[in-house]
Amino acid sequence: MSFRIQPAPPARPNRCQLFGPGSRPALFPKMAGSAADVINLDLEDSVAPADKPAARANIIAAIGAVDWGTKTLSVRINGLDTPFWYRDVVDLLEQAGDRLDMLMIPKVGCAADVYAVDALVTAVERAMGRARPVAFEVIIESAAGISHVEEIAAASPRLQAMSLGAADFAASMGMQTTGIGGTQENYYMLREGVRHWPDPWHWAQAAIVAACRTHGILPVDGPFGDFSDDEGYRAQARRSATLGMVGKWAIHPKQVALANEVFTPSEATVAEAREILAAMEAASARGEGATVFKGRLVDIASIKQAEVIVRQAEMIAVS
Ligand SMILES: CC(=O)SCCNC(=O)CCNC(=O)[C@H](O)C(C)(C)COP(=O)(O)OP(=O)(O)OC[C@H]1O[C@@H](n2cnc3c(N)ncnc32)[C@H](O)[C@@H]1OP(=O)(O)O
Ligand SMILES: O=CC(=O)O
Ligand SMILES: [Mg+2]
Repeated sequence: MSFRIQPAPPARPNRCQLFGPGSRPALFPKMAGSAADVINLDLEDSVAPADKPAARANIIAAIGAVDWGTKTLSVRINGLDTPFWYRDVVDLLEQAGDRLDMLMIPKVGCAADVYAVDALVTAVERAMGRARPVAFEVIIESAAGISHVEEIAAASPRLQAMSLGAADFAASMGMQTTGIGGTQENYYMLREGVRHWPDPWHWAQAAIVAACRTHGILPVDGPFGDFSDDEGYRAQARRSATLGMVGKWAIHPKQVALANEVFTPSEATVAEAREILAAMEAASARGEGATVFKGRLVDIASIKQAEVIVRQAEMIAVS
């Protein structure tokens, strides 16, 4: 228990973050025309080292030239362990204009990584007289990142979102898989000869959600590599949503509709949440803190649970 009020996360939809390599500018207008809430133009791992300068130039040109509508526009810079990241930051902030909403910092391992980028961004913004501070999002995708997840979530007032990057995370943890997210064949429990496949990403997701909720940041599930497997994507996304994540990446346009479907509360879910609020209002008028709704207990905590769903639906409806 704490006397501190849990801060609210940014009130913007983040159901789907659609990625595209900065080296494929022909994709940018298609990304802008998609139904994703967030666009991530990539300078990092989908761009070959030799293509980094050209990708940077493509992205800088497209930020002003493409009509991104009301989408949140983010650029994934290179990691702090590369020679590319400072040039990404300086060129983007000096040349890209105010339409750029966010920088995504990959492979964050500790709060000081975020501090370092913040210091550079702050200096360039001051020099340029940028009116609107650029926001940050980070990827937790290493053993160090998950070990320091809470201090990372508290690292900067610019921080709005945090994603789990299953591919690099698996590599950093030494996990015996080449799959990006989803069920892992060898991660099973055996009971009376029958296999059951638990979720190997669950613990990291839960740690991210807790860190994010403590500090008012949006927790997001990262990539699902097998874009031919819609049901696998849905299953992973539903688990993430149930754990408290607000959205998931799309690494192919066909995943956008799946993410939007899962992370938009259904009409039935919203209707039931409103019924619970009404039942609790009636209970409160009777001077009761707890009552029975459809044969089960609801109490004052149920109001908060129902409000999560109603707020989410209302925020999506006005976006
Ligand atoms: C582990 C990580 O770090 S994940 C994040 C970094 N990775 C990325 O950013 C990868 C993003 N995705 C991609 O680069 C591509 O989608 C790939 C390489 C997976 C597949 O590309 P393609 O072979 O061109 O896909 P495909 O032929 O199925 O494309 C179908 C249509 O969608 C378009 N398309 C493909 N990818 C994207 C995208 N990311 N955004 C928007 N449109 C896209 C294609 O141009 C094509 O359009 P068309 O029908 O008008 O011709
Ligand atoms: O960057 C994302 C990942 O899964 O790695
Ligand atoms: Mg990665």
